[in-house]
Amino acid sequence: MPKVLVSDPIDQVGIDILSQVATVDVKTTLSPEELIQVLPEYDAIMIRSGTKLTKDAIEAGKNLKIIGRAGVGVDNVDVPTATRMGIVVVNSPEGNTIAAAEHTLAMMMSLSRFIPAANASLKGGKWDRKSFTGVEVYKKTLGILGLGKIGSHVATVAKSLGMRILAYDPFLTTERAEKLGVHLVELEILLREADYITLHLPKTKDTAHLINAERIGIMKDGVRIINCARGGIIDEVAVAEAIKSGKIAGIALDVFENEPLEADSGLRELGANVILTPHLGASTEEAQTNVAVDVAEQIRDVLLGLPARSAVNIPGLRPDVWQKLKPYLQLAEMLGNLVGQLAGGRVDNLDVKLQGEIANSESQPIVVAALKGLLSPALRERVNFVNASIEAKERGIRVTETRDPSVEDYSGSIHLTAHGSQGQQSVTGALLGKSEIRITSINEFPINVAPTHYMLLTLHRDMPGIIGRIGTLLGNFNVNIASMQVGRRMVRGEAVMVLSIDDPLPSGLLDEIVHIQGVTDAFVVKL
Ligand SMILES: NC(=O)c1ccc[n+]([C@@H]2O[C@H](COP(=O)([O-])OP(=O)(O)OC[C@H]3O[C@@H](n4cnc5c(N)ncnc54)[C@H](O)[C@@H]3O)[C@@H](O)[C@H]2O)c1
Ligand SMILES: O=C(O)CC[C@@H](O)C(=O)O
Repeated sequence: MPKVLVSDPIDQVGIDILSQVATVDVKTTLSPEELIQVLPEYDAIMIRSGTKLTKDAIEAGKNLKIIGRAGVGVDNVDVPTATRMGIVVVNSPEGNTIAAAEHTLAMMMSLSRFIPAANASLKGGKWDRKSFTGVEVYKKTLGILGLGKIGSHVATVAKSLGMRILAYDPFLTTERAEKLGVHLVELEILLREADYITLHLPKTKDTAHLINAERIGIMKDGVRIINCARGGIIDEVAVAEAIKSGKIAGIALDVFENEPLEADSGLRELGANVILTPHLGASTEEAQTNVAVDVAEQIRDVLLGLPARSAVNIPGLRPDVWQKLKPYLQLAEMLGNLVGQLAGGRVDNLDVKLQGEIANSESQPIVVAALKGLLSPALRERVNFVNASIEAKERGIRVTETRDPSVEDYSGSIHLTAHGSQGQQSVTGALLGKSEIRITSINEFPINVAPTHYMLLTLHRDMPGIIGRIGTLLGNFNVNIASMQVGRRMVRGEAVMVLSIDDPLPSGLLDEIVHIQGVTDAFVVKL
């Protein structure tokens, strides 16, 4: 029998499912060192947010076939290491949507009526009614940052409470928002107009400290803020200051930059208008049953040799098809991610062109992989090989597919064009040998670059001095350049430069690069 380790508290129903096909050990108090010691024994591990599956832990799991995250976020799993080792990582993208939305609404009401503090006061022996005069949410404006699954449910319920709803989500179409009865607006408008602001977006490089001192400054005096998404989207120091100054009337946090929240965190010292819960968004009986069933069934299936339905890193294809298509799926996903980041906002159309030898292959998995990559800057681990097409459809992204077997530059290549709110961007990629991925054009400028973690791309005029100026700027900010390539169609015409850089770009530097004379645009891409 295969062996499964359950290292966080999981609903019994999940353990019962696993026990149909495996010996299940429930060990929920392992230290990181103990985890590394026991992992080689196991074929699968099932976790919640408590267990950290680092590179070292995953590499220790020599027999692991699958990692199951009973929940959505896989921030606690080193997914690239798992992928490299051929370990499937699965999650439950929707099992706790309602739970997290209802926790958000409970937080909004508790903030408005001081319920936690009034309860503590009464239990402490007082009968104090004066200190707890609240406010109504009726006819107030709720600003939702991130109108995905949870944000949409919050919007639907809040509308029925008589609230006016504004949302900011640069990846969503106006039609989708209108269907929900929500006004899609720019971030600044939402910050200026909202009485309540609630966050429902993933933590990414763009959303880290999205709520900072500067943006709090734009908000209404007396705004109330709720974060049941991810710690670190809010700058905790800045909100604590704004609570003390009275700029923010209340804040409710379920998630924190460091979890568990430090015992001496300043947040714990704040008054009745600050409500803190220990990451309870998903903690309902129903959600825990949903995610346990969802993930345990997938672990069972994979242990039985069947595909997983909600894999974050590997699609549910027959093993022989997967082996054949794997390098092209990785190529398509990387290109989707790249073109999505270049598009930099809402994408309305994605053209997928299969060229050369893959023009005759089964195209559907390649298109899905491209969509997964395209949506991953916005949806992160919520998008997988199973839901990518549905997510794209719900977001109003139209996909067109063409094939051209006559293209012979490489044995097989994929060309993607994204048309969106900020214009059109295109990328091409191919395989070198059997599996080495190369980016072979950007906006039709020919290049030949291996994708790396951090890249800086510029569109500029091909004239002396520009590349030097960019290099000097990067040097001044201690950003190390690993490689550089320039692509152009004619001498002294338009050109593209791709720099692989070892470090993320310090904030503000991209702006300086865009302002160099002759540079028309610049992008930082994280792959
Ligand atoms: N507290 C909890 O226990 C708990 C439980 C479940 C989910 N979550 C978290 O809640 C958040 C939302 O989950 P979901 O299921 O609704 O996800 P989702 O993927 O359905 O929606 C996220 C939305 O955020 C939008 N988005 C991405 N980047 C953005 C940006 N820079 N600005 C504005 N919008 C942006 C996306 O377009 C998407 O519509 C996630 O961070 C998730 O990890 C927390
Ligand atoms: O309770 C948990 O496991 C965390 C839930 C939530 O943050 C998730 O990402 O699904």
